[in-house]
Amino acid sequence: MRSLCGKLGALSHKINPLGAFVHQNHHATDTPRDGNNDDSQQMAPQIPMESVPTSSRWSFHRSRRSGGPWSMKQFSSSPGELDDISTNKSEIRIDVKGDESSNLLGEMVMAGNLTLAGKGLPSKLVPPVEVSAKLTTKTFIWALHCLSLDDVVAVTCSVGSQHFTIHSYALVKPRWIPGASSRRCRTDLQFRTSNKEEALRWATAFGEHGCHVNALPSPPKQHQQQLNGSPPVKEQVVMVQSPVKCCPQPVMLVVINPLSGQGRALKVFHSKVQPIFELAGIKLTVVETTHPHHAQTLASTVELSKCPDGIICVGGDGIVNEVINGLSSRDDVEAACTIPIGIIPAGSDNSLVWTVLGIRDPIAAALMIVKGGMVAMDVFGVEWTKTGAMHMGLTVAYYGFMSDVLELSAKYQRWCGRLRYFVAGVLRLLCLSHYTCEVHYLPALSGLDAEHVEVDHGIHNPTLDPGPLASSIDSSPILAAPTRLNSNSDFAGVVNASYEPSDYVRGLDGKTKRPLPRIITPDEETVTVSSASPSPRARTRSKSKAKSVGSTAPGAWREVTGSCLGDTVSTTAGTRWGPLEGMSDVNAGGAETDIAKSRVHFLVEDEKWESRGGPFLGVMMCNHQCKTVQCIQSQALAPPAEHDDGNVHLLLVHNVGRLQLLRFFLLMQFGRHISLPFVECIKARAVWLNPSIRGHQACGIDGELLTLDGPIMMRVLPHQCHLIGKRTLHTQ
Ligand SMILES: Nc1ncnc2c1ncn2[C@@H]1O[C@H](COP(=O)(O)OP(=O)(O)OP(=O)(O)O)[C@@H](O)[C@H]1O
Repeated sequence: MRSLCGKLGALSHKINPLGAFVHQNHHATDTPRDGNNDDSQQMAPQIPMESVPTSSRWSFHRSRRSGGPWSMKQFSSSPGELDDISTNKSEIRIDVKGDESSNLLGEMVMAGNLTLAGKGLPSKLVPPVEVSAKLTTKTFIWALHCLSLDDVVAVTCSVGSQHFTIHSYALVKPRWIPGASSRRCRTDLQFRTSNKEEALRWATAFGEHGCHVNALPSPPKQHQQQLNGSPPVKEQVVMVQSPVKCCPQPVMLVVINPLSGQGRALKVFHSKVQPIFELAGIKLTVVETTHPHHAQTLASTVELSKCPDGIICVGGDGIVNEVINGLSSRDDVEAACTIPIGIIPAGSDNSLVWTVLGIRDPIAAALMIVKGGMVAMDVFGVEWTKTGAMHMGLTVAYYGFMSDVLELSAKYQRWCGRLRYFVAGVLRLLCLSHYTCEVHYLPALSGLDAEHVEVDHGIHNPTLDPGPLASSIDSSPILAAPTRLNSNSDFAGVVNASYEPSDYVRGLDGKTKRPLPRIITPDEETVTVSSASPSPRARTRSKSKAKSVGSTAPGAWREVTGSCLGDTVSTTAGTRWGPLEGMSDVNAGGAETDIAKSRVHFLVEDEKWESRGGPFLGVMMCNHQCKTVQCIQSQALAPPAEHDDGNVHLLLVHNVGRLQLLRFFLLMQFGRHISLPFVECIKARAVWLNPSIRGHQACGIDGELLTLDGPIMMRVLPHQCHLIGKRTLHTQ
């Protein structure tokens, strides 16, 4: 039995020991190493399926010496997963942990006897032996092994054959490398059934529980003839109607940035990812980008019917950003936003998929895409208020030290490769400068306010129900840019009349002026096939439509004069960092004339814009926690941020010296930097940033460097995008 336990531990499949102990057919499942043929040594404990606990933490005991009956004992109620299998001299103990609501095994689907055949067998089980097997809604249990259905990509069976093969990618811990982390390896297990109908029944049962079924025609003639000893003849392709019910093949577009991750994206895709997609029967159109913004152009012009089930981005955060921007710039943006985005992390940094889905391994990401599921994700828009230009992002927008480093790193791309960010960071740190800008933000609604908005407008909280519902921010009073507060000449180049955010930023439908729905339910019939070129939608709408005035209903725009200024902008007097220089003068009426002249439209609601004045070292607007793949797990730029709450987290790093900045980066590794006295982390609905005209004129969005020309307005957009996959713990 010790050898059995040893084998279980070594295989490190997601073994559920319950699987080993719920045999209803008591077949000998292994040959004991010590040659002891005593039944009690060979057979698993005979505990009926119904009596197996599905909650809490249990241990299974029996005396090693006497080989007496097995007993179950609950010894802890701490939640968790299946943990360890341990033995000692006198007893065998297997710990099973599960929270109160978990159902470890799932419901029984099918059971029977199978004979292991073919490759992938543990050497001890050759020659083939008959084992009892069970399929539940969550696992496939055979002999002493348990395979999670989440790890099974597909099942292959041949019509008219007694065999079927399970293709899985379970986590395996390298046996001989202590401390090595588990990785996913492909295992193909072939089973023989007692007759061909049963083989089809097994395959169908797998197919009905999320595994793709590859139903092949009857065994290839070549193979049969080889078995018979006759010379092989040219293989004939025989098309047969599959008797196994299969889901329709998903159709997806794959966009690969061949330069991502120092050129490893192509290799990653072809060697690790493509075989999984092929096993899962996904129809792929693969495009390699040839130049920057190729992915954006592709996403803005592709016929949606060519990728109704998703666009898979192979690369870093940059390629995902391009695809989102491409989709958002289409004329049929509503249909385009329903196309889910899959991500295969193969770039130098994949913060988005790591933070939101907990995945950094390309194989795990491919499995997640194959298995499906969706995570709704906020998209933010950054609008250049002077020109109306718009750029979307999913991760972070930043100004200051980080954008300066990004800009400088381009110079070292050729010489330093992946180290260029580090080199540029060190150089910038040595000649540290500060960045002067105004920052205004609209604080997030407090819980009560948010509830009030939801009740008023009948809109659900997306974090509670990420279905096709609108979020609180859609229904919240529509945002207006703050007026120019500072008459300081640094900011004199700002054009007041362009302060209005576009309809798109405000979450309005361009025609009806009503809030857009946040999530659009996919509806294949409404998908329009388009070959249109990128449309300047967001850029043009802002100017032409923003002047619509009149309604006093909540969320409507109303023209106001400068006299309202005091009501709409609150100062930061009394806060840690104090108000902007000159703000008190402005509020006293210094800039009122300008504002009245500029005829700025903004909302008279209870919108309380708050302000912070520079100089700063950095201003970062994070859409999610922004974890970095290369760093330790606790590292996150904005630890309290959520990816789907309709808010961003504004991180302000005030002007301090080099040592303090180093301290900031050091503490960031442990997620403790936001407690530093020179750091502010604010949950906001919108952020307006106006750089000094003599200051740094660049900002970064998801790793892409963009030139600033006047103020920018950032806010979460009314529609979310959908990432393919389900959230997991950070274990891969
Ligand atoms: N074929 C190409 N040639 C040059 N640049 C490209 C190409 N395809 C995409 N790009 C650009 O490369 C940028 C970075 O891509 P991505 O984020 O996928 O990779 P990465 O390895 O994480 O990148 P980096 O480390 O350079 O930020 C994208 O913003 C895109 O504009």
